[in-house]
Amino acid sequence: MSPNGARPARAHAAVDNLRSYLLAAGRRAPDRPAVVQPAADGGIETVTYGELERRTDDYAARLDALGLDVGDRVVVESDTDADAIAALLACATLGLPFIPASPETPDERLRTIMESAEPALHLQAARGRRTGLPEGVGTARFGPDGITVERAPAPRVRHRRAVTPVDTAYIIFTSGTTGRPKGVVMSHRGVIAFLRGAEAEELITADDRVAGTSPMQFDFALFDIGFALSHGAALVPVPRDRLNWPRRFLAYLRETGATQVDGVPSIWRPVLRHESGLLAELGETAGLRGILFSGEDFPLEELRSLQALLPKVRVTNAYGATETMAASFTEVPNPLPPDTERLSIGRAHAGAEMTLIGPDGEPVDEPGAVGEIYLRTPSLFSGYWDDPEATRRTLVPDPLDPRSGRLVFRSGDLASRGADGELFFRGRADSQVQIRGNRVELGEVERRVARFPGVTGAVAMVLPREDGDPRLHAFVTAAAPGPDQKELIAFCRAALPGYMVPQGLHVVERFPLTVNGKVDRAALTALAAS
Ligand SMILES: Nc1ncnc2c1ncn2[C@@H]1O[C@H](COS(=O)(=O)NC(=O)C[C@H](N)c2cccc(Br)c2)[C@@H](O)[C@H]1O
Repeated sequence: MSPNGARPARAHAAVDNLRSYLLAAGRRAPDRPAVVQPAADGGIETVTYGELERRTDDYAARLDALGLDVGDRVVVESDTDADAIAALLACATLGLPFIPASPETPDERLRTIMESAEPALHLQAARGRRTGLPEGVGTARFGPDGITVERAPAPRVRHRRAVTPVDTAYIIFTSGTTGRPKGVVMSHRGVIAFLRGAEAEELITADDRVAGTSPMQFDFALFDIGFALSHGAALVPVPRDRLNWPRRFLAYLRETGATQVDGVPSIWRPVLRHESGLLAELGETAGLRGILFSGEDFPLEELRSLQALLPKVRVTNAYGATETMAASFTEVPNPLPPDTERLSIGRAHAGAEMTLIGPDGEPVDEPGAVGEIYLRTPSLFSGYWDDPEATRRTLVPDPLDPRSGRLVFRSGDLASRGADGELFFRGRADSQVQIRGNRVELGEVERRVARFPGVTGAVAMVLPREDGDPRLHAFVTAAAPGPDQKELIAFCRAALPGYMVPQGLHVVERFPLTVNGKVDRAALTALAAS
């Protein structure tokens, strides 16, 4: 028994707790599939909602015996599968904020995160390979036959009894533009508020099978888990060794009966380049119904190719930041009108609202005018872990109602409004760059460069120089033999103002990606300097 003699009450089923919310749909139908995943024998296995709940309770009982207190952090390091989900839900049951990590997380980065978050326990899959964990942290492994503790966490006093909706469900450490990773602290109430908003969009039903392709340290993976389970649908986590080979990726989608595929735009690049025929076939003969993407703009040329191959598949543009999980779901017209310059990010999901605010702090309402997105939503994060300064800069008084005490999320994203009020993403506020005193919208440069014959992708960046003005660089991927640089520059000059014509041009085999699958602009900067 813990020193104060009382065990913490488990999360009360009647109030918002991530565990009870995500298992509720399955309660009514415990034999329905919750997770579809590779089986040990190389086939495919299905874990039902009933089995998932039993595994969750088994893990929760083992974790509870360690005497941790509500609020003590647990790093959960794994690829996404039924056991990993049970580990996350076990933490939620006991009010232990989980910090998701994936085997790809570099040692140094995990160490930085653990120094900041000071978790009580590092919990990894039975076959996880992480070693050399810091001394003061307990270590354990989860698997089909429960949790085995290698090093018990230090004993502590349990001050708390109940787990409340405002307690922390998870902390996601994002790389952030500066070096120090920021811990986005998300409450049970915040996540559930967002998932309720997503449900109101009626994107999927309980009969869907949602393929998730993001690593666990990306909240997109947590969204996929929450999105599928809150609908009583099945989650189909795509293992990395299937995702990285187009032919195996498509075969896995067919084999598992995936009806929906979620992921960042880059997951489709290799498929479009090498297996477009198989992809068309999947759209025709398998049950694929929807694609949802998030994380960054989907390059328009690639999106058009994807839509041409999958004319019957609905494409949803999901926009938003980890600090509010997301903000909007917008169906992309199929086909995309030929004169489309930017993708709409629509309106905020039910229960939230995006307002555009100008540099003067005043609302920007006229169509076409650019402003910064401020988001009013119940799914606000609690703040950045141990960083009240950064929190104050991001959770700000509502500019439309500053005396109300209500806080809104300052997104750092720019957008403009269309004729009937829908928003169009216009890039990051901090990446609005000046070239010779003129504001350059990098997306506009990228769209022009990507239209040059043979160019298959373009990324534009302004790079500082020691001795002189910053320069505009364009990085392109192209079908062999690659574009004639002088012709490409002339092609840009014919349509863009002089200051938006790239001054540096770099042809790359493929774009470097971050661990979350976004274009790694820092890596491109290094490449330009080399
Ligand atoms: N659809 C877009 N078009 C364009 N630019 C986008 C889009 N979605 C983001 N971004 C950019 O990425 C930033 C945010 O990055 S983030 O915090 O890592 N979060 C993410 O990427 C993913 C996001 N949490 C998420 C996770 C799960 C489900 C959904 Br639904 C959304 C935004 O501020 C935007 O700048």
